[in-house]
Amino acid sequence: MGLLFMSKYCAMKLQTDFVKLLVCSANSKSKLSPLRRQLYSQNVKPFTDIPGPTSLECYNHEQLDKVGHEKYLKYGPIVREEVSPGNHIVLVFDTSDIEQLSLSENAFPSRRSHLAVKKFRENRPEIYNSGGLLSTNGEEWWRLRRDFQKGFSAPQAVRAYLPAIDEVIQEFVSLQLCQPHEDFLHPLSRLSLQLTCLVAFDEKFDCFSPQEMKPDSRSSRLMDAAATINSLGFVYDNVENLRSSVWPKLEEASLFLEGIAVGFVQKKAKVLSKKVDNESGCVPSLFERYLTSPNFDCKDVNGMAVDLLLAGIETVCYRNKIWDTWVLHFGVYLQTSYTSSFALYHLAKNEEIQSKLQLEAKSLLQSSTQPISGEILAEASYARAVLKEVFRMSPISIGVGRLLTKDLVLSGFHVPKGTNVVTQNQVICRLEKYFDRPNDFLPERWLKENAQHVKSNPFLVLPFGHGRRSCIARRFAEQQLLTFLLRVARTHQVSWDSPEELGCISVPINKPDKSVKLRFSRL
Ligand code: HEM
Repeated sequence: MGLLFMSKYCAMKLQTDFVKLLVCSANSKSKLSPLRRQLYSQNVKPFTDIPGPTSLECYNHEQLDKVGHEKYLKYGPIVREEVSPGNHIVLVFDTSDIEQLSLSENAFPSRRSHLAVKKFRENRPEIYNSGGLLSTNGEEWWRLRRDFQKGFSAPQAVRAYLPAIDEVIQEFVSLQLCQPHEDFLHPLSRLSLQLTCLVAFDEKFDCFSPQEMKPDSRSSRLMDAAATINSLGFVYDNVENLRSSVWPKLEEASLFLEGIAVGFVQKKAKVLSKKVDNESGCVPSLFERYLTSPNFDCKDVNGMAVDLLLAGIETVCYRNKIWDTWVLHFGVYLQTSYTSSFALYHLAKNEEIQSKLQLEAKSLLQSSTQPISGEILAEASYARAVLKEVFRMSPISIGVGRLLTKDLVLSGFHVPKGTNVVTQNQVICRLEKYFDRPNDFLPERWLKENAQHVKSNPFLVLPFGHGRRSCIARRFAEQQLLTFLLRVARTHQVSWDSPEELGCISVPINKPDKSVKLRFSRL
């Protein structure tokens, strides 16, 4: 999570630097750099003048969208605040600022996150080369990202997994939707784990077998370990005085998860060492590709294996009350299960829209068992619009966090290099300024041929972040979510089985704020 803080000392120094900058600008106008020229000519206001709470206010940390909206109304489109003593952060609500932030990125966009993961790996140089994708910035991050993303992001590579993903989802729909579930997030989380293991490791983790459903099974313990690392890692990163007390539990959970991930890697390496050139003719798994890549060694692959297990697993039912510091995240532990939950909820609450999706599913899939192909997904324009509207109304992350790699002028204020800036997309996606009827679920607004379509600013809905550092698994996640929506809509009607609305809590990513009470009936 990009918790990118700035110290008081830094803020003071920057103010002094800013004054120096203006003085210098005034003295030698002809030699001004573009930024200085801009500061000088546009009368840019100093960093410390950015409005915001003067001291740490008592906020509801679990409602980042609501408190963000309140700050927007109170202070305007840019807010500077002290999130914990000495730590400052800048929130931006204006699309031109978000655009500028995106355009200003250099080759290595940076975030401050996953300090605990980094420390754990640094202590184990025999297993890892570095902190991995999540916690590393700079050239080392790009060395990993450049080659890892080939398997993850190339459209053909992603498409190759569609038959296997579709098969698992089809089985899930036919076996799980007819059973009563107290909270539908639980089976969705197991589905997420199953799909991650399948794609990444070729492992058929039968997450729904009676054996695996037991609390002490491998999959249950794996999910618990990921929950601990996600939640306590967040505390470790942000609440300094709790670091030593949470470390032992963090270390224990990290060792467990590492044992499984590294076990997968070793098993795969063993099989590969005996295998003659793709003799099975099957699509190689991601880890088959990584292990045979000349650009990685085994320790790089170990790191990626752990990262994927962490990112692919849901933090089931974990609600932590220990945040006593207001913190911001950029969101990495984002799982398709939250988005699936929100999507089903919105469909259940909007029957007309659900019927349209069912019609599309029926017209694309002649029978409920017809395999979903790439062509079918490409034609599923209504399902895509539904998904985009889900991301507008119920994104998993409040926005995108970046450590500025150069000075910027945002909303007329100087924001210096090194500042932690977090965009507030979730908040602005609900503003009338940007969308008609912002609180209504209207997929039609995304359909070009529809009368309700209005071209919107491309920096408003950014569920996977932006630029080089955006979600490495975006295509995988979208493919999985579309397949899931079509499969459910082809055979089932979903309804919401609670008098209450489903909202979100930020822990630190946005998850459903209550049990996901869904009921399914066969069409
Ligand atoms: C609905 C599903 C998902 C959403 C909305 C989502 C969203 C995001 C966002 C917003 C970021 C930060 C981007 C930025 O800073 O610009 C991110 C990063 C990341 N995501 Fe996802 N994600 C999803 C699913 C997944 C899955 C299933 C995996 C892995 C199996 C994954 C792995 C990662 C990784 C490893 C990063 C860090 C990339 C880097 O720093 O280079 N994500 N994701």
